[in-house]
This record gives sequence, structure tokens and C-alpha cells, in this order.
Amino acid sequence: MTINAPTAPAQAGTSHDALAKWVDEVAELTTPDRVIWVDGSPEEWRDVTDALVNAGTFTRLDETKQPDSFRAASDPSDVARVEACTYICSREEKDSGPTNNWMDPDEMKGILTQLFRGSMAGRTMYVIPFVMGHLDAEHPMFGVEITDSEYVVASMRIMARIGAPVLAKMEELQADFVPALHSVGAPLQPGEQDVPWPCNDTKYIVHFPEERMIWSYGSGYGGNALLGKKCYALRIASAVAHDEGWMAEHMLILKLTSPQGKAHYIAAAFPSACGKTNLAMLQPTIPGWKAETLGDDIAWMRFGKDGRLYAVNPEYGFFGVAPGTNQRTNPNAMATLKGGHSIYTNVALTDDGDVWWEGLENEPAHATSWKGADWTPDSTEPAAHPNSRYCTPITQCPILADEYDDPQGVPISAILFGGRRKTTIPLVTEARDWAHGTFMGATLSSETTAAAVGKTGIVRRDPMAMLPFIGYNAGDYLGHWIDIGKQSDASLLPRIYYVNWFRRDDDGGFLWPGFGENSRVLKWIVERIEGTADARETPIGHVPTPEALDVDGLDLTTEQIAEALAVNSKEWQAEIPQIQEWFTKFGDQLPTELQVELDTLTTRLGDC
Ligand SMILES: Nc1nc2c(ncn2[C@@H]2O[C@H](COP(=O)(O)OP(=O)(O)OP(=O)(O)O)[C@@H](O)[C@H]2O)c(=O)[nH]1
Ligand SMILES: O=C([O-])CC(=O)C(=O)O
Ligand SMILES: [Mn+2]
Repeated sequence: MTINAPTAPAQAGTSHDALAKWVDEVAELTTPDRVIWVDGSPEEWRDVTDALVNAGTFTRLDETKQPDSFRAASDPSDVARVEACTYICSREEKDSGPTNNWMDPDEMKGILTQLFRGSMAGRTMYVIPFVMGHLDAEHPMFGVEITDSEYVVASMRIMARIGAPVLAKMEELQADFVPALHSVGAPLQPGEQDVPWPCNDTKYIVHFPEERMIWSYGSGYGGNALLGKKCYALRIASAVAHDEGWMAEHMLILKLTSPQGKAHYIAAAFPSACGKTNLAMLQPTIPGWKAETLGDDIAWMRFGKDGRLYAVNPEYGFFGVAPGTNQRTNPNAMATLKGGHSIYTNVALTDDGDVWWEGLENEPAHATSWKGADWTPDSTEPAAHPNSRYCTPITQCPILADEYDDPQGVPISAILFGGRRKTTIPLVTEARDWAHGTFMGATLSSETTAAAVGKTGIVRRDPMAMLPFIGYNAGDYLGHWIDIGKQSDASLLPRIYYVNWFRRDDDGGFLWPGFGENSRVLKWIVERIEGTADARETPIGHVPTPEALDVDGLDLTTEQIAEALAVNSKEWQAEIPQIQEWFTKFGDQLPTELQVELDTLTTRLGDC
């Protein structure tokens, strides 16, 4: 850790000229007490976590239960992504498109410059060099986050490859980087006592796609503040990917090996809190099948020389939803957490120094809720916030695939889209071809969850699970998907599937047991790719025949399975006007291929 006196020039920290200049400018604007260059060392982790414990932000957990791990409780107002305050400030409004908030970049910079002025007073400004993806990638994707939050420093260390080796490489290459400026927006007057979770009611999460730059103000929460993740690896990277002909997607990556030893890599896009982390760490329930994890949230995909799409996970940790995670649903997440070095945010603290959340085993008789209140099983308020999270190193995952660290990535055989729908969407549907698959992704819909501020349970269209993350015009984004499908031979492209683990029966219960049992659906998908599984053709695509889905040993009746797989034409006919209305949003920007797909679907439904 290099400490500069307040007046010392920041160049002391780097021989990267552009970086030194930017750090100086930010320090001058935000007036921190000191500037620290984050090197990623174990001593630094100790210093930062000690500082967070002293500030009351972190509680150190019991060493035998949760080694080197901490629990944080946020301000009750700062618990999730704030989509209403998230902007794509392209130079032209049309380039931000119909799905994003926009403001003229100069106007936005004016507002934010005022807010950032003096915003780090009384605090330490940290400079975190990071790389999304591999440092040895052909084109390493550098970023530097400047933040006044120790919580961000500790979390970024888990979530991304950061520190001295990254800075050294940036200096050697004098490399371009994404400047990512973050402040919690809570300057301290001399002598003023800090609060455990500083933040500001005014929040802005702002992206300048042409300049490849991020400014985030007022929130300390994950997706708003760990700027390598959604802000860089999805919003900025999607704009870069569009320009350069690759893809930055909200997808997990997993490796599935059949009993015969044949491996396939699968990517899957589900909206926030709809099952990516759980599927990425799946424990198959069918004999002989093995799953390994490569990533749980983001995939960057490029064509290889062989014409296949190769995916890498640009992250280095998991930022997972805590509630519902337990030994039965996700034993591999539990084992990852057992490795320690983890941060839990907005979960309950037990009296013996452990953490607890709804759905976890061993419900305590008493705990401290995420809001700091006494909690007992009789309490009416939840112990953990529904969007409480764990942040833990990917390298501790017991089923991590060796290839996760390969800068070339892995060739993808199948892409899954999925959402949370009580009705209409069958357990699994296979697209007829890439354009049809793109249509499935473009019309993906899901009930809203606690991962973003706002009402939950509302069905909304969420194209490729990217609605809050597309860093440019969503119509162009859909066009980009269509284009990608034209760049390789159809036989080399991943096959596309639409899944729904969340369909309900008449009593409101889940029709499908989900979690490890989802391996049965993956098995059908792999067998389809290999040409050995049956399907029936329906107006919406191919669904498994009841015999083709391996339900051996599953406690479901034939009727329940049929219900999970049903294509109900009445429900689909009701869907058509909603899709039409959704497409209207895109105007001329809607790729004609997608209108053709909608017309085809309408005709097919009319015929049945
Ligand atoms: N019923 C059912 N629930 C599931 C299944 N998979 C995940 N869930 C629940 O859905 C919630 C979110 O799951 P995650 O795997 O954390 O979702 P995610 O897509 O990784 O979410 P983000 O990290 O916000 O992007 C958790 O409460 C899970 O227990 C499933 O197959 N069936
Ligand atoms: O970004 C976040 O804050 C958490 C997350 O993974 C999501 O919301 O998809
Ligand atoms: Mn997740």
C-alpha cells in the first residue's frame, strides 16, 4: 500500500501518465485526506477489513465458523441496484435507446462535478487498478476504480483481478483503461463522526459509452458501486462488444460432462435473482453426470478461429443472493463460503458470531436482523433482506472447472434464456434456429425481483436478461444478436433454449422441483445437440416428449410433468399483443427478422 500525503502528487503511485493525470484531477476535485494505491496484498486486506471493523461497517464473524469473514449491514435505503438513477449518457439520445435513462453528457458531467466536488473530504481515496477477464488475454480489459469506500475496496478484491500485477502491466503497455469514479457522497467535516454505512439519498450511476467511462455517486451497494461488474463488464463492455463484433452478456457459464465423458459448455441468461448462480453450481441428481462452474453472472463471448463462440468469465468472485441458499439448493455455494475470506451484506447476525438468512438450515432462536433489530422466528419482518448477498472468491468453489482461468475461454454448445413466469412458458423449449432463438431472448419476460429497487413480482420484458445492462440502443443490441448469427456456420453456433423453472400449479406451488433437478433439462439439451433426444414440434419451438425427459426417481406425476411442459395456446395468444407492444418500443430499430418471427408465431398459433 503506497500512502501519499494529501499534497503529494499522485504520480508517486504510477508511471502510467494518463492514469497519474486522472488520479490527480479526481483528488483535486474530491479533496480526500489521503490517496492510497491498492496493491491487492494480504496485508492490505487485513488493514482494510480492520478499518471496516473499527468503523462499525463490518462485524468479524466467528473464526471457526466463517474464517476471515465479515458481515455488513447497509443503510436500509441502500440495498439494491437503482435502475431509475442509472443513465447511459451517449452523445446522441437515440444511441441510448428506448430502454435506458439518458441525459446530455455535458449536462450530466456538470451535475456530477458539483456533487463530486469535495465529496471525499475527511476520507481516504483509493485507486484500484483492475482487469476484467484475464491479465494475459490478447487484449486485456483494464479499468481503474477510484473510490472513497473501504467496503468497495474489500469487495473489489474478491470480485476482480486487482492490484500491483495489473498496474505493472498497465504501465508496461501504457494501456487504455476504463476510468470508473465512485464516491458514497458523504464528506466528513473535521472531527465529524462517520456512520457505519455512508451513502447519499441522491444517487447517480452514469455511463459514458463513447468515452468508456463510469461515474457513480451516492450508493455503496454492490451493483451500483463495484464498478467492474454490471457497469463495466456489461454496460460499457456491451457497447465495446457491439463496435468490435463480440458479445458481453448477463450469463453464467457451466461445463457439463455426460456419463460417457463427453463435455459441453453451456451459457445461460436469467434476470437478476432468477437462478444463474444456482445453475452455475448445479449438483446433478442424475447418475453419472458431472457439472463444473466457470462463471455465475457474466460471459464475454468471441468467435474462435474454428467458428465457434468462446466464452470467458471476466469476474473473479461470486456476488450471490443469500436467501434460499442452503445445503440442499446449492451445496457448492455453501462449500465455497466455508473457505472463508467472504463478505456477507444485509444478512442476519447470530448470537454466536455466524450469519443466517431465510432458507438457511439451523434457524436460530434469536439473531440480529439486517436492520439491527432483535429477531426471533416469530418476528414479522425478515431476518435478512431479500437481496442480501455473499461475496466470495471463485477459486474456493469446489467444482470450479480448470478452464475458468483460460484466457481463450470455452466453446459454447448451448445458450439458455430463462425467467420467472408463473404461467405460459414451458419448462424447456428449443429454438428452431439462431433467429428464432434471438426472438426468444428478445421477448424474454420475468417477474421483477428484489435485486433492483421497486415493486417485485411484476412481469416485464427483459431482453436476454440485459434490460438494465445494455449500454446502448436496445434495438441495435437485438440487431447485433441477429448479426452474430450470420457470422458463422449454423452448425457451429450454440443452440438456443428457453427455460422456466418457476411455473406454478393451481395451488401456487412450483411445478418443477428445480435446483439439482434442472440437470434433467440440461441432459435433454445435450442429447438434442447430439441428436439422440426426441422433441415434439409446437408453435413456439421444440419441447421434450414426456418420454425424452429423464424423470427417473423424480417424485412427480405424469400430469405434473405434462403441465410443466404444456404449450397452452390460449396463454400464448394472450402473449402476442404484449410482445407486439414491446416491439413497438423499438420503432425502426427493430430488426426485421424479429418481426418476421413474431408473425410466424402468430400464424402458427392461429393454426393450432
Ligand atoms: N424454485 C426455484 N428457485 C430457484 C431455482 N434456482 C434458483 N432459485 C432461487 O432464486 C433466487 C435467486 O437465485 P440465484 O441463483 O441467486 O439468481 P441469480 O440469477 O444468480 O441472481 P443475480 O445474482 O441477482 O444475478 C434464490 O432465492 C434461489 O434459491 C430453481 O431452479 N427453482
Ligand atoms: O449487480 C448487483 O447488484 C447484483 C446482481 O448481480 C444483480 O442485480 O444482477
Ligand atoms: Mn447471481
